[in-house]
Amino acid sequence: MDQISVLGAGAFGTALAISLARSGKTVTLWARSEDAARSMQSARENIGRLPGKPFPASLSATSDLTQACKAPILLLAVPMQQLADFAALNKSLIQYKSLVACCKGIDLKSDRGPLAVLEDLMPDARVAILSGPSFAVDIADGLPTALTLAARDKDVVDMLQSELTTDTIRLYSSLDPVGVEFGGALKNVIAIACGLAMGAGLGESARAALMTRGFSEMQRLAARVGADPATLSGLSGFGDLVLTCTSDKSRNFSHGFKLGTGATVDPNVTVEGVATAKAVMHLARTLDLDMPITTTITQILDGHISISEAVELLLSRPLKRE
Ligand SMILES: NC(=O)C1=CN([C@@H]2O[C@H](COP(=O)(O)OP(=O)(O)OC[C@H]3O[C@@H](n4cnc5c(N)ncnc54)[C@H](OP(=O)(O)O)[C@@H]3O)[C@@H](O)[C@H]2O)C=CC1
Ligand SMILES: O=C(CO)COP(=O)(O)O
Repeated sequence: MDQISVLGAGAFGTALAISLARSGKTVTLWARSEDAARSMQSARENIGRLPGKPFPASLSATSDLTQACKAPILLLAVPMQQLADFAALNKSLIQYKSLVACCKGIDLKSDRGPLAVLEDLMPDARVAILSGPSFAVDIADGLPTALTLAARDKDVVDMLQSELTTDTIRLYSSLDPVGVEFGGALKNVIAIACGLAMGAGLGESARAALMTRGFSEMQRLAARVGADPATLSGLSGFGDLVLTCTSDKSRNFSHGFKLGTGATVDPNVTVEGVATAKAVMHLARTLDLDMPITTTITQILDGHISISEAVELLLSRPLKRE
């Protein structure tokens, strides 16, 4: 299968399309905006979302979804909170294809991860999730990256692993999509927490504490929704947590950092952790789970408490075993 389409022409979708095309696939990148698709076709780059990363010859951009959906493998790279509506609206075009969700987050309306959202809508579709530590610019630059590709079905994951591995993206397979989708979603909330801490000058020791205790929250929640906690120690979990919590290339980290310094944030930037933190709070309440870091971050994001009040709250919790 040499044809792949990427639906959603943001930074990540564009980077994946470039890497796949560079590795010999014929790739179609679909943008919802006709102007954006036309501009990409003529400039041979995505000036709006991933500037300076040239398109290989076998990559074409279009705003014609019917044409894009002719490929047997479709990568869905729209932001998490758009995924359910996008898939529902275009179900007839995508339901018999191999679908790979490439977004990271929990849907606010259903409290479900990307793979579960697709499965709920299309129970018979072949669905998988791609997640792990990878900045779009690194992928587009051809720097080496390792990601996890997960599906419930072994044949589906084996086929997609071989089709989507590129010269520079090494894919590990997993049969625990719930662990993979929750690992990718939850790390963004902890990255906002780390950004807040660094922006507010709380120091690197505080960041390490947030990463470690945040990881513990991630594992607890993932286990309760049916994931194997060991999956969270992999690329889509620990791996992505390390990347996102320690790099100012991360939009989630930078969002927290800006709030920590008191700067204003750009509402047009995709910061998946903000909505995901709210969805995690619904889940934590439903499952009666203690998630102190996520709770505190949600209260800060909602403007209910200040960062110094958050520090006081976290430090004054009853002492416990690690
Ligand atoms: N950037 C990165 O380094 C990485 C991102 N990801 C994940 O990939 C997902 C997408 O992020 P990213 O590409 O960075 O986001 P961007 O902010 O770069 O782009 C979002 C894209 O989604 C499009 N879009 C938004 N809503 C819809 C919709 N309803 N239908 C169709 N297209 C839509 C936007 O179109 P328009 O331009 O018309 O607004 C835009 O092209 C996120 O879940 C993110 O966590 C994962 C790994 C790395
Ligand atoms: O998921 C990512 C890296 O793996 C990208 O992180 P941001 O969305 O925070 O930029």
